[in-house]
Amino acid sequence: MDLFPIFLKLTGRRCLVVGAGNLAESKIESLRAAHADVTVIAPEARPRIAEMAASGEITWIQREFTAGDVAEDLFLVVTATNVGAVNRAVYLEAQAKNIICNAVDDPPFCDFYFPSVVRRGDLQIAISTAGASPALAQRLRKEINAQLPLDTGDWLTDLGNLRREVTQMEPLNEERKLLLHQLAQREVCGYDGCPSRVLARQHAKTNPLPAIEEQK
Ligand SMILES: C[C@@]1(CC(=O)O)C2=NC(=C\c3[nH]c(c(CCC(=O)O)c3CC(=O)O)Cc3[nH]c(c(CC(=O)O)c3CCC(=O)O)/C=C3\N/C(=C\2)[C@@H](CCC(=O)O)[C@]3(C)CC(=O)O)/[C@H]1CCC(=O)O
Ligand SMILES: NC(=O)c1ccc[n+]([C@@H]2O[C@H](COP(=O)([O-])OP(=O)(O)OC[C@H]3O[C@@H](n4cnc5c(N)ncnc54)[C@H](O)[C@@H]3O)[C@@H](O)[C@H]2O)c1
Repeated sequence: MDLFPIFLKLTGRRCLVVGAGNLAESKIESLRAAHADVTVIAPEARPRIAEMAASGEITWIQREFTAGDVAEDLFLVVTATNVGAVNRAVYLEAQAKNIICNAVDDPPFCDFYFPSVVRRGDLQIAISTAGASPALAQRLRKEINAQLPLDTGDWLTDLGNLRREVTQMEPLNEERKLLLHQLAQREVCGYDGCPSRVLARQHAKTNPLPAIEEQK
């Protein structure tokens, strides 16, 4: 199956989760990690979900799903009840409104699948087997997780800052591209004398941005 891989910006987007059990909890956590505006509809909720609702982090409408609950202004829907017929009804309503929907563990009723994810700060490695073997996706996540240093996220933050410095100081040319590839292979550390920073600054001196006048 040819799936399209994508990283979505969900900040402030309205997302609906139907059901508030085990599986819904992990979906809500991942939607909240991306700062989505989450509403949950379910008669009963796991303690963590009830807690998030009590603190105002999400909205919980405590009742069963009813036709018409998939509002037009939703961006994305996840349905994770323990009743297949309900999940399918939610999916069909979302489909009729052109809103993408995932009925957990029910591939024909999914417009997208959840990947297995290894995360270090802004670095995310998402793994998909297109439903062929979620267990394999999980195993690969564990293997990659065990190999990827825990401080990779901090290193990436430094590297991102350094890249911003370089791109602000130097014009876009082959030399700059080479330098950025070189920096991506080295550890960047916080202190000013860090070899990667020294390299970037030396490079900037020999490849200055043209004066503002010249850029016009
Ligand atoms: C990646 C992950 C993300 C997540 O769920 O957030 C995820 N499933 C995970 C675990 C997992 N799920 C299942 C097992 C038991 C072992 C096994 O069956 O292999 C395990 C492992 C375990 O938990 O032990 C059972 C299962 N899953 C699906 C079916 C239905 C079917 O196959 O027909 C059944 C049978 C249900 C039944 O028998 O009743 C379907 C889907 N599961 C997906 C995602 C989508 C495809 C992802 C892909 O293939 O890349 C897809 C298509 C739709 C979706 O739900 O999005 C998460 C790993 C998180 C992590 O640990 O990193
Ligand atoms: N948990 C697992 O490991 C697992 C594995 C494979 C498949 N599944 C399947 O995934 C589904 C969800 O699993 P779970 O463990 O999260 O279930 P769960 O029993 O923990 O939670 C079900 C949730 O659905 C809500 N619900 C029930 N009817 C509803 C309705 N009409 N409208 C709105 N909400 C409703 C319940 O209040 C509850 O919050 C089930 O179909 C289950 O068989 C679960």
